[in-house]
Amino acid sequence: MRGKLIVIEGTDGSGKATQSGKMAARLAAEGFTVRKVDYPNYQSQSSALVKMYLNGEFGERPEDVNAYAASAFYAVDRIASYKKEWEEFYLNGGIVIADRYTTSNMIHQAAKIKDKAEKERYLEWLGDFEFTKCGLPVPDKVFFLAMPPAVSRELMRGRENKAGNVKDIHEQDSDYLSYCFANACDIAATFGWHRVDCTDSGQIKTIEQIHEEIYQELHRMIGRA
Ligand SMILES: Cc1cn([C@H]2C[C@H](O)[C@@H](COP(=O)(O)OP(=O)(O)O)O2)c(=O)[nH]c1=O
Repeated sequence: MRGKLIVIEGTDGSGKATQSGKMAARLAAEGFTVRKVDYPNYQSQSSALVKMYLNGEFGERPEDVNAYAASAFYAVDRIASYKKEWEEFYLNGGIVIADRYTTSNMIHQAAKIKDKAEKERYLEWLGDFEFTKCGLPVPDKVFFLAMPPAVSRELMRGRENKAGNVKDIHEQDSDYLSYCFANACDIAATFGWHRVDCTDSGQIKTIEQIHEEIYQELHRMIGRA
């Protein structure tokens, strides 16, 4: 019996790593068979092209590599990780909590395409490529951590990113973060993601508040262990 794939998604600096780690630990403590994965999978050689892209080796701006090509880099990394690390676990009923997934291409790569019809074509291509053709599982639930760019810029200031402390080409581009956020809000509504507002009247919510909101919604779906 197939398990469940839960994705914690959001723009850079929205708290995905904290929330996905906390959720996986809580579900494990409750007796669920759970595993956390995160993308890009920097520990694996399969992320080589993603690293080259984020280091600016193909161009210093995100748009220097088009949405289709960059998406393929990330998709290849995901396929390698799925096959090696969690396919069997998931097909045998395990719950997988993913910090980013195909949904990150939907946010960060689709943001490069301004024309609405072209963006729709890209999104259709992406779903067909990653899920239908490459066989990656479709998420059962996507939580979108809606952290306004002004707040995430503050949270990211001085913080190390997952790949080391040098800012990658996405993080260096402040306008790109804003496009990604606006795009993510539209996509979350269109694709039925569960939006979790991380601020309330301009004030950032606590890690516990955000965690509890995700936890309650998740329990409605997976029940009790
Ligand atoms: C997983 C994934 C990430 N991305 C982007 C989002 C991020 O801007 C960038 C690096 O991801 P990540 O390492 O999670 O960001 P951080 O630097 O905050 O630790 O890659 C995609 O465009 N597509 C994808 O499929």
